[in-house]
Amino acid sequence: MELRSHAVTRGVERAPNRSLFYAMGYTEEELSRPLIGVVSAHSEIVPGHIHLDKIADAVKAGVRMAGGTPILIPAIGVCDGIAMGHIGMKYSLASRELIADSVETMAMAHCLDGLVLVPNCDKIVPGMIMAAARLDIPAIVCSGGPMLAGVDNGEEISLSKLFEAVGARKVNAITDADLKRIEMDACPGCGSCAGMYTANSMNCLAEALGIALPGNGTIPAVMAARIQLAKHAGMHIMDLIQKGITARQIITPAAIKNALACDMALGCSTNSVLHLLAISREAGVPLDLATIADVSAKTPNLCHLAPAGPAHIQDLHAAGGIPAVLAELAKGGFIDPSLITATGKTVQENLAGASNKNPAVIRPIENPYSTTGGIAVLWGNIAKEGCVVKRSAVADEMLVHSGPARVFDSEDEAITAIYAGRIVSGDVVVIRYEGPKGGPGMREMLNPTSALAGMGLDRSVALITDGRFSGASRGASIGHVCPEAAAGGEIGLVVEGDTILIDIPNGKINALVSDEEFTARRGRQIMPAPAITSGWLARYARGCAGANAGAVMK
Ligand SMILES: CC(C)(O)[C@@H](O)C(=O)O
Ligand SMILES: [Mg+2]
Repeated sequence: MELRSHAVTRGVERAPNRSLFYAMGYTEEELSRPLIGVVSAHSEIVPGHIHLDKIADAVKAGVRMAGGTPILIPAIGVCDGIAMGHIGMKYSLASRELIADSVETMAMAHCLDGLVLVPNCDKIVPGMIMAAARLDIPAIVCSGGPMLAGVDNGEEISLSKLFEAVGARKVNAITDADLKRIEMDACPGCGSCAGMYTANSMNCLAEALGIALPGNGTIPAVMAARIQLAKHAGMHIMDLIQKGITARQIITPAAIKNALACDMALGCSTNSVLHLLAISREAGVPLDLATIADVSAKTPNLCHLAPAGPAHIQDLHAAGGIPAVLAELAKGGFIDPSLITATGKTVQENLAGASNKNPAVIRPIENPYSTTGGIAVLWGNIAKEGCVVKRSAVADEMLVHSGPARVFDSEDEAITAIYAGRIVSGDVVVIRYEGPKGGPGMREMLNPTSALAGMGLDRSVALITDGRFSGASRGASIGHVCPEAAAGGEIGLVVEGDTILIDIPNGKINALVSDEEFTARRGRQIMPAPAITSGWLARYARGCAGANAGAVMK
């Protein structure tokens, strides 16, 4: 069988190349087998990655069992929780591009035959899948798995509860001792933070896309089943190479639609919109916000996991995991079960035996939380190219809301005002110049949304931004406003006191401002200088295609 790696291992001319493998202890037998890159984001700065060395070792064991030669390759990864609330978060989304580019570089430079990608947290999962789609070689994602929920006073909690506790402390609703107790309880060990936040959203959607094996999204990081999953991933990559099944034969337009339907059913992080747009772009699959809105309008929402409800990923796993969710969607005709996946089998074949074991965690398709999906897309005169909201985490009374704009040119200004008690019931907080170009880096506004929730304002205050939100954000938090203020978007022309009208069920968001008034304001507008003007992030900002395109580098 002709292999990519023969370009570095076969022929007289490649004696030097082979010699460098021998220098590392590889044998001739190992060089005669398919070379499999095991791309591990193991590090000691991300709780979701602290154990990935064990996962990667298990993947390598599986590759060897199936007759391949595994080769460990490193990838970087940002911990969004540690980066949150300061300049660090400006680097998070942009790091996704670095990850995709570095995986591409390593796979192409060494002519690897296939990849098993070992991510876990927010930007590393999409970055690695983007690389697989771009390279179009056999690839499987095997994530590190979700963290268990913590237990605080008998209640299952996770990171969103702690971020909201900060807001509660600021208004003296809890004591320093309460906050310290929650701080020590919220994150009990390794894995991606335990709610349906961005990491778990993307790990579940990797499974729905078919690029990861069943169980990838929900088997807890600490379970032996995660090690077994990793070994099977190492074995299955050899099968995909044998059958010539490459990433784009899995990441097809129909598979993207399956992932979108699962996204809407699960109530995933709004970051999934950015990442599915970016993955689609790399796979050559056309996708836009209008298509996402169409899928949302007709796909029921079946899960309310933290922060939208009390259940965590371990509860989703116990209820049957993504196979159970996909089986419910298949019953209603909301997914295409005929598609090939990383198991080498179809979705339908993978779903054999899948069942919904807990209708309180996964609503049956006949009794959804809503007939529309967890993420809604809105358009209007301050978001002419769209914006998104995690509708499944918005209180009913906030689905339609109007109120006075409270305008801030950065997250930092807004959080200062919120903590100082200057935001009151009915207000619409508008945070701009936090987009991909303007921030730069499109920060997640978890601190402002958690402060509002912790202060009990999430049922009466809305927040709009050209930045984005964490998967742990809840409330009427409307993000990804396009065009962003720094690109001339009307969100940059909103002034204090403008009336903002939000209508999530009808997909509308407008300021009661005439076109003429906007034009007059544009003539007077003074845009703030971007906070970072040199280095990687400045380059990313200059080359970013904007949130509407998935915030990818052009
Ligand atoms: C810190 C979190 C929870 O990872 C957040 O960044 C997210 O996007 O979900
Ligand atoms: Mg995040």
